[in-house]
Amino acid sequence: MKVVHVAVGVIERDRNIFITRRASHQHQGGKWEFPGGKCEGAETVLQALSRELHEEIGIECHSFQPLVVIQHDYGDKQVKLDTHWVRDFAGEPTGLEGQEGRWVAVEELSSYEFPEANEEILKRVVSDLSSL
Ligand SMILES: Nc1nc2c([nH]c(=O)n2[C@@H]2O[C@H](COP(=O)(O)OP(=O)(O)OP(=O)(O)O)[C@@H](O)[C@H]2O)c(=O)[nH]1
Ligand SMILES: [Mg+2]
Repeated sequence: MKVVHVAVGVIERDRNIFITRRASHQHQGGKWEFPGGKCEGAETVLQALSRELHEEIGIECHSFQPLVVIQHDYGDKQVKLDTHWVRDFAGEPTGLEGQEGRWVAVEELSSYEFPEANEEILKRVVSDLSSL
């Protein structure tokens, strides 16, 4: 099966993370996620991430820091989540495609349901932020 390369942004401000909810008709629908999407054509991961965050939540990113790369097999779909911290951006994140979005304190993230592949990302987010 082809691996879908996905650019994912963990948007952080003062130990709060901006998350959005996947529409019910989408893969892993109804679950919360970090904004992002598939890399298209010859795009680099960071080009895809800038584009997706602009399209989905209306922010302009100035820089990124690598967080973690996760490869996961959902059975019906294989994904590679290339995850970056997004801390340096302009604009206020808002769900522009009708999706619900909210800022969540890092301590509260575990009470939200995310896709299975996110488990490892969530661990890294919590541990990186607790060492700050
Ligand atoms: N953006 C995002 N995608 C994730 C996360 N976790 C995770 O497993 N994925 C998976 O990564 C894939 C790509 O997401 P996407 O937002 O580009 O794609 P999509 O399924 O909405 O497709 P579409 O753009 O064709 O409607 C989906 O299969 C999604 O389930 C996450 O935290 N953020
Ligand atoms: Mg998306």
